[in-house]
Amino acid sequence: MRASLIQIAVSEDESVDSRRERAAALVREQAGSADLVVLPELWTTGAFAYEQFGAEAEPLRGPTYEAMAGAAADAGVWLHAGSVPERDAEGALYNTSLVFSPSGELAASYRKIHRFGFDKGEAVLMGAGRELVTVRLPSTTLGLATCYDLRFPELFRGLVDGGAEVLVIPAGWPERRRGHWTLLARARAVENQAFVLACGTAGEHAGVPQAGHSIVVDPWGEVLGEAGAGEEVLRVSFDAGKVGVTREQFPALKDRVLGVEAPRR
Ligand SMILES: NC(=O)CCC(=O)C(=O)O
Repeated sequence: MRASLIQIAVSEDESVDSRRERAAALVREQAGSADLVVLPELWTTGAFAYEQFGAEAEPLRGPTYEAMAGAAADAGVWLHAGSVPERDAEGALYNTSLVFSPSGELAASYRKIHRFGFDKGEAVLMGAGRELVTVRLPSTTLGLATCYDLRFPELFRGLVDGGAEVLVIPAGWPERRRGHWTLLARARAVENQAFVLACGTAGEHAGVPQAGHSIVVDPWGEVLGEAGAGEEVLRVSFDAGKVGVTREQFPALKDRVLGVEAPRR
C-alpha cells in the first residue's frame, strides 16, 4: 500500500475556493504513486475557525464532495478527503469525513463522534456522530476517526472489532499539543496492532498555529514517516499484511478481558 498524506496549509490569506482547487490538484498529482491519499480535518475552513463553520457549511454532496470525487477518479486512488463542515437537511452541522473509491464513488462518510472545545467551538456548534465507520479496500480495512477522537481509545477498539487494520485520522491539531499527537498516534497503533495514518494541517488559522507533523505508524509502534511543520506531501509505503503477522506473533488482542466489575466505592 502506497499512501500519500497531504498536509495542506490552512490560512485566512487563501480563499476556500482556491484551497479546494489546490487540494484537488495535489490529489491528482498522486496518480501512479499512491493507492490511498489522505487529506486533513476541516481543511476548507480550518478546524479552529469556528465562525467559518456555518458560513462555509455544505450539504454532503456539496462543492468539496464534487471536487474530491472528480480528483479521486482522475487520479485512480482511494481518497480519504478529510472532513468538511456538513449541513444536513434539518440545518444541523457535523464534522463529516468523506472517503471515495478510485472510480469517484462515495465509499463512506463518517461524522466525528468526539467534538472538541468543551463548552465552546465545535463542541457546541456541531452535532455528534453516533456510528463507527470502517471501509473495506481490496487489500485491507480502514477504520475512520477524526482529530480529538484520537484521545478516546475505546472508539478505536470498536473499529478493530469491526475489522479495521489501518486507522485513518484526519486532524487539525495545534502546535501547542504536538507532543500528545505523536504519543497518541503511536499508542493507538501499538494497543490496536494496526497502522495509523494521521494527517494534520500546516499553517495558522484563527490565531492557532498548526502542528503539521503528519505521521504514519506501523502495528509495532515504529514511525514509518513523519512530516515537518510546513505544507508537505508525506509518502509512505507499507505492507498491510503486517497487521495479521503482528497480531499472530504477539496475540495481545486475544487476551482482552471484557466485562470486569467496576471498583466498589
Ligand atoms: N480539532 C480537534 O479535534 C482538536 C483536538 C485537539 O486540539 C486536542 O485534542 O488537543
